[in-house]
Amino acid sequence: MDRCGIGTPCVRGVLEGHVELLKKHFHLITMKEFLKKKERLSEKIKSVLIYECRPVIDRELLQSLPHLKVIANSGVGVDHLDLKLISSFGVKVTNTPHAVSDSTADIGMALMLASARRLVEGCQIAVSPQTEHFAADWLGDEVTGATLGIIGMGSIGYKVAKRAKAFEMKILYHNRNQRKEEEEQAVGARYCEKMEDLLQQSDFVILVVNLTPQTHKLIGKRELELMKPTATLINISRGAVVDHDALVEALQNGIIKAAALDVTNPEPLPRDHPLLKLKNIIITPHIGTATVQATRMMTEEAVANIQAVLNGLPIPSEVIPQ
Ligand SMILES: O=CC(=O)O
Repeated sequence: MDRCGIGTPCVRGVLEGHVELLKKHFHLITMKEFLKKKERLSEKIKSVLIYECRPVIDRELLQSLPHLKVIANSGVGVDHLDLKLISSFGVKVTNTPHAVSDSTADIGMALMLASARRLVEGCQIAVSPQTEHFAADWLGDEVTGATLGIIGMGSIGYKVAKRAKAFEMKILYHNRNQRKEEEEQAVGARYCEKMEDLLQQSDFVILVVNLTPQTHKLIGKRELELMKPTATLINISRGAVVDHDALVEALQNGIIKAAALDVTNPEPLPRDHPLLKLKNIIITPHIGTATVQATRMMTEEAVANIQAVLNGLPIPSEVIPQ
């Protein structure tokens, strides 16, 4: 077993049991320790493991770690990392796509169902002092038979599609580059070459794309206006994929019916943000991967990635800069 220095820039996201797991494989140095004894520890660190608290990996940090070989991101999205800069230091980046797909797809379904069946309002009514209420005043919608449009049929998108199939939904999907014929057939999904077609036909639109310069504000005023006034937008990707000003306007003016977001830009939203004042929205605090199982698997997947890099073996999940 390779013993190496591992800096965890932020130990806040590391769960108790995971520290033990990491210590089995590595000599573990937390960011706090690193910052205290930078001079002495710099030479030792070969890998950095990032938990989800979005630390800054900048030129200064990279320059201070001359033996760094790998930055292992615990999670799939790497939009917080400057891949080109890191790669210019000869350092590899890895992520954990397998660990996160089920839990993130579950959150997508949970948000869709909660929004369709007005679950949050229902909970508030159930615990309110007013005990008399009429279901007829807050009818929801069934997802059975409704059309779900998936933007981004990667591994999480496909897991969403499998779940939607079990809910007897019609499934459309759009990918910018790659049609996924095998997945299409497995879940009975229809490919929309143009995202516009998907937006016009879907009752629920779910965003499952990576955040890149191409997907920044992918959903803005024009796209929201293409959606049905009865449709719901669900975002489990990154907040910046949606233009928040346009979304506020669309929700206020009935351009779309509702939104359900696990991600916002920024996170958390300032407490006076107009999205927080709307009734036709559900927001959760980026909990797509927040399960006991997913976090454990993320640590295991990250450990496997680090060991592969340090031992010169094929890397299970390397992120290549585009
Ligand atoms: O947001 C979660 C992830 O990137 O895995």
